[in-house]
Amino acid sequence: KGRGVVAARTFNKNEFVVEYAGELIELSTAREREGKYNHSSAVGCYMYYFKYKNKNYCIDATAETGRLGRLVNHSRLKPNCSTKVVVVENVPRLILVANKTIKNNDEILYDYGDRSKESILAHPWLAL
Ligand SMILES: C[S@@+](CC[C@H](N)C(=O)[O-])C[C@H]1O[C@@H](n2cnc3c(N)ncnc32)[C@H](O)[C@@H]1O
Repeated sequence: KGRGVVAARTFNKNEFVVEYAGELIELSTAREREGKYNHSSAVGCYMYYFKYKNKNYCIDATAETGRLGRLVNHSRLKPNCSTKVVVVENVPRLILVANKTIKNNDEILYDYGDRSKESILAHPWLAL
């Protein structure tokens, strides 16, 4: 999995955990960048796609910024966080919220939500 993020304290259900911080871009820009990034399993993917007010957006967190949200790994079967869109000064932002009690030292995990056959073939861990 490479790097990951571990809780340094307990989080209660529904508590804010971390922001998936990065650059907010439109879908067309995201598609262009995806082509350029050529994701290898060594580099990994830091693009998160979501919909807000019927429009598709992407947060591109590829840049090594030191923000922790971009380092949170995926779990489809046992996630302890869910994604939530919050709006700050009219700009949609993505946060991770605890979907159960998270104990100190638990790894923070959320479901990347990618169910496409092609993605799962290329990255079998998306099914786990
Ligand atoms: C958003 S980054 C997460 C941080 C990443 N582990 C790192 O070291 O920078 C997403 C990448 O982490 C890896 N990853 C995330 N969840 C994983 C999992 N459950 N099993 C294996 N690799 C995983 C994949 O390489 C994926 O493209």
